[in-house]
Amino acid sequence: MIISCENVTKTVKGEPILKDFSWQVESPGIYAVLGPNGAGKTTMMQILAGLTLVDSGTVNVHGESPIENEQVLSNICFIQESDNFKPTLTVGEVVKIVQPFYPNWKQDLIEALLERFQLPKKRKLNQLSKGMASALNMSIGIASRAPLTIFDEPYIGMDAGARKQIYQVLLEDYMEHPRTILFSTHFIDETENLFESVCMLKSGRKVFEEKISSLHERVKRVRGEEQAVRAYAKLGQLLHISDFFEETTAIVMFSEGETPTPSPELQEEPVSLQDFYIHFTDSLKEEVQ
Ligand SMILES: Nc1ncnc2c1ncn2[C@@H]1O[C@H](COP(=O)(O)OP(=O)(O)OP(=O)(O)O)[C@@H](O)[C@H]1O
Repeated sequence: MIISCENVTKTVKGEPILKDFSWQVESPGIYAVLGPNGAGKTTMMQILAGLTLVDSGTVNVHGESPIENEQVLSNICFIQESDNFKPTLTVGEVVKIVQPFYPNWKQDLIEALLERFQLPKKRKLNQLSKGMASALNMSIGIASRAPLTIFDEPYIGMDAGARKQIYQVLLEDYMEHPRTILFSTHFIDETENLFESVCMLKSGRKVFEEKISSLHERVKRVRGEEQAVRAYAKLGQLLHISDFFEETTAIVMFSEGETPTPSPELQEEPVSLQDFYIHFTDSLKEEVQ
């Protein structure tokens, strides 16, 4: 088991941050960690990286607790947007400092990424733009080739072109060297193609987890005449319905293996992860407190 969280609770200053959170990751893959602001994503990933303790429940990474466990921690790379190093260090110095921590570190790759993202080794961190600092952090995360790599919204300040490039590099490197990557993001649309699975949190609870392929099988968007759309929606869980002139569109979720084929008068359209995320979390508004 790569990650095993069982009934984890975490309270900070009297506020419950994680509530009975359980999540098992058995196989390598790129996992989206999604949830509204304050859902507990960062806290959960910090716990996995051994940076913070839980109040109750168990957390194992590669079979052991990550807390003060050098063996486990050498297999984890945690990349956050925050400033991790003294601002007067140079890019080259930072690279030298981090590399001994990661047994699978790939020096050729970091050299190529520094060049690709125009990060001169002699440049000090306090002379990098926000986007350049993020590109450096992400490059370190990719070059670490850590068996568990965690990216917590790592692209702050990167422009759309640079983000696209870094996603591409991440995916290419992952395809050649599969490992477990957790990627927390609010840019769901542009990252959807990276993900094999998704874990969603809301108000400190895990509210959904699924492989993307099976999500596409059991969540359908149909468009057509209102009665036909509503009849189809009755067969599953209606996540969203809207009218536009004479047409009605609905997003409906079915149980695994029970997705009915829409009748011929209905048009079926793909549902993006972002659309699903928005309407699913919305549908939980009253349920999850
Ligand atoms: N050190 C702290 N002191 C007090 N409250 C905290 C602390 N760290 C986190 N929290 C609270 O815990 C909750 C979860 O925060 P967390 O950063 O884990 O959420 P998140 O899902 O990563 O959010 P975002 O998408 O905005 O980054 C929030 O309500 C936050 O205010």
